[in-house]
Amino acid sequence: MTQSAGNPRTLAEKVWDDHVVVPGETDASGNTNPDLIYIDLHLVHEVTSPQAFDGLRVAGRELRRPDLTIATEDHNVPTVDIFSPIADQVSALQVETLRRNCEEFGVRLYPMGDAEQGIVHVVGPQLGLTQPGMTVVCGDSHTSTHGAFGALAMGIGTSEVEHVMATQTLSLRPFKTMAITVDGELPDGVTSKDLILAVIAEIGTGGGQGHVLEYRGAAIEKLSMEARMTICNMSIEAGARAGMIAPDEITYEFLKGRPHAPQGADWDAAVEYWNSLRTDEGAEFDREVHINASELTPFVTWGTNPGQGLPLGANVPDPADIVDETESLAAARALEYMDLQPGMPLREVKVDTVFVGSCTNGRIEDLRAVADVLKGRKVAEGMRMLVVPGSMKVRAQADAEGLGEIFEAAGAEWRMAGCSMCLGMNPDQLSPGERCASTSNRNFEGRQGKGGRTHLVSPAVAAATAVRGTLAAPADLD
Ligand SMILES: CC(C)[C@H](C(=O)O)[C@@H](O)C(=O)O
Ligand code: SF4
Repeated sequence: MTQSAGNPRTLAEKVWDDHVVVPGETDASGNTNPDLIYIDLHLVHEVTSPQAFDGLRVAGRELRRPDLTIATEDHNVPTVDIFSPIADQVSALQVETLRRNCEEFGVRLYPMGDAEQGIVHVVGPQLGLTQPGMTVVCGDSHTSTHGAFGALAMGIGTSEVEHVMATQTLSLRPFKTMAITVDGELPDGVTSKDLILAVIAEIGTGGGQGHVLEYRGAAIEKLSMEARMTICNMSIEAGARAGMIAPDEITYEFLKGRPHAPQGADWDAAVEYWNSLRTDEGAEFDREVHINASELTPFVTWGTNPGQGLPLGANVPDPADIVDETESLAAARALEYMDLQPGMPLREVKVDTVFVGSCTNGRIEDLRAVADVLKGRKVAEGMRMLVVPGSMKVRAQADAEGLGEIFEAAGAEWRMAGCSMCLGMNPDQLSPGERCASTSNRNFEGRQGKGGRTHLVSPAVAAATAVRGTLAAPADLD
């Protein structure tokens, strides 16, 4: 990936080049060692940090840059009764351990009950910590979310977490680059969630492997930061190392005035640098994909990986019609787990639970989209609907806008911030056989609770589904 400055470079290459501390040397047999890359921001949560802190302790090391490290509690936290002790022993220990470690190593932590607490990928951007041109890491795959700001943001493993804690650097091999150009305009009622589900269905869950994806084109340039984050968030579900979008006025508008955003002359200098973070004319990507946004419709998944998705207007596919044998077998297995019959219209699939939330779609704009649909309506008889803000700040803003009242009046549960039903690490879980329309990012077997069945959808589709009781878009409601 490393190209000398002067040659046309992609956005990812520019950010990479600006962070090389020691370039990887090529040895006598032609093997190139990884580059040593500087890390600007390290985000931490309770699940993947305990062993890393232990490692530091055992080695007698301190945290190299506590000021560039920030922690929040998200995966194991309950979203009701947050001021009572956590009932689940494993979760309680996990959260308690994070608190002790942050205290010992001097890491800023946003614990449950704090006004800034929330899902790590919602908190970083909200505080203005995530900025264009940065390298951002976290022991969490959905770190790709931060790429929406033109940052190179990657999920890392626990041993790498320890390495970053100790040195503020990472040894990395350059990635390949892929451009996903989205031309045209998203039709009304079609959102960035539908777009990214369509992209993953197109390139497959392994399609992005080894690549940094750069989303560009007219449809991307129009999107809000929330919508861009949804797209970059799910890059990982296409197997990519990261997703990125070049920063522009929309990015600066979002960042300006946030607690950690540069101010005054520093802001002007930052914007000048950020403006250089665009892929140069003539820069080459290893792969290019083109999507026409105007042709998209609301998208839902029918299977057990995020690539098994179709337009809402389609029917459940017949594995017999899938030519690729591995894919056909995977589809048959998925349909069995999901308890779906080939040929059945997706709009007729009956849903028990609707989950709105997660680092994919738990931001203010997502909640506004849900409230737009729920206003003056009720969720279907017997339907359970959870609306979980991505952070306490999002919750406060939603309440200030009257959205919380709309959710509750419709019969939904309006919760505190956390990962919640995105994954079964806290009390918000599906029961075996329960079927959920979820705004999260993974529909793996058991992801939301053992035996639970997940359909990935946009916030608008989630809300319409809650009202109608079957998979639906707002346009399907009276
Ligand atoms: C628990 C964590 C390591 C995991 C991840 O890396 O993504 C989680 O956030 C997820 O979404 O599955
Ligand atoms: S909300 Fe879901 S995807 Fe995001 S960090 Fe939490 S568990 Fe992972």
